[in-house]
Amino acid sequence: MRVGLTGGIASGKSTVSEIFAELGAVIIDGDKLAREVVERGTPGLAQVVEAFGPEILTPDGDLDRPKLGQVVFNDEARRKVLEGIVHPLVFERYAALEASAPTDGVVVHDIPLLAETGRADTFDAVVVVETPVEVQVERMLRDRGWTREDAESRISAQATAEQRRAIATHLIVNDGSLADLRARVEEVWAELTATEPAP
Ligand SMILES: CC(C)(COP(=O)(O)OP(=O)(O)OC[C@H]1O[C@@H](n2cnc3c(N)ncnc32)[C@H](O)[C@@H]1O)[C@@H](O)C(=O)NCCC(=O)NCCS
Ligand SMILES: Nc1ncnc2c1ncn2[C@@H]1O[C@H](COP(=O)(O)OP(=O)(O)OP(=O)(O)O)[C@@H](O)[C@H]1O
Repeated sequence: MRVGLTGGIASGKSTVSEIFAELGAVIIDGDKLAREVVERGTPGLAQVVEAFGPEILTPDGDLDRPKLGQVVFNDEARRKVLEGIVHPLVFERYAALEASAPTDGVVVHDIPLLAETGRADTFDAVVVVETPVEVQVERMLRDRGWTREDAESRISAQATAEQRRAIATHLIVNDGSLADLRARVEEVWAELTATEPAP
């Protein structure tokens, strides 16, 4: 079974993924793939440098992610250019990983931009994690050291809660404690893995 997992930035996707993994799912992490395809020495990084200039590199030759983030989350046209480079490379990696994933059991694809990229209907189920925007912002200020402006510009580059709900087969509202979240993830897991009733 292929499950798409999505939600806004800092909504709790990685936490939900970890719980699904404990319950027995195989996880494919979209953000991790998006980082791997632009690591130092990759053709992906060469394309990003061609589009954004060598000033987008650190002195060590790595992608300067905070700097590129400042550019693309304040300029939609440039964000589209970056996505045009990174997303096809990520989809290639997904396909390769999926080809080697087990054919039985549950594979959870953690895809931050699933609602934005329009691929939701390729999954057997879509789990959406939803958290109040103010909680997302507070987490970004706390965990990433960003300004409120940085946090809000990242959120405004993303789908709205309504757009995500429209693709959800299972909704996880993450507005309580971690124990509440775990209980809800376990409920969703039970629904995902329930055996079909006999015809
Ligand atoms: C601009 C970059 C270098 C900034 O890196 P940074 O380390 O600050 O962020 P990171 O990659 O860890 O992403 C954190 C979160 O930001 C959000 N985000 C990232 N890219 C995008 C985007 N293009 N549109 C909207 N939100 C995004 C997602 O919620 C993601 O989980 C990076 O986000 C990037 O390469 N983005 C383009 C690739 C992409 O779309 N990735 C999303 C998953 S496929
Ligand atoms: N219900 C909760 N109660 C308290 N803290 C929570 C809860 N859910 C998530 N968190 C915390 O919020 C932070 C963000 O969660 P997590 O990393 O799972 O989100 P994410 O959607 O994967 O984030 P990102 O988009 O940055 O990858 C983490 O520190 C996590 O421990």
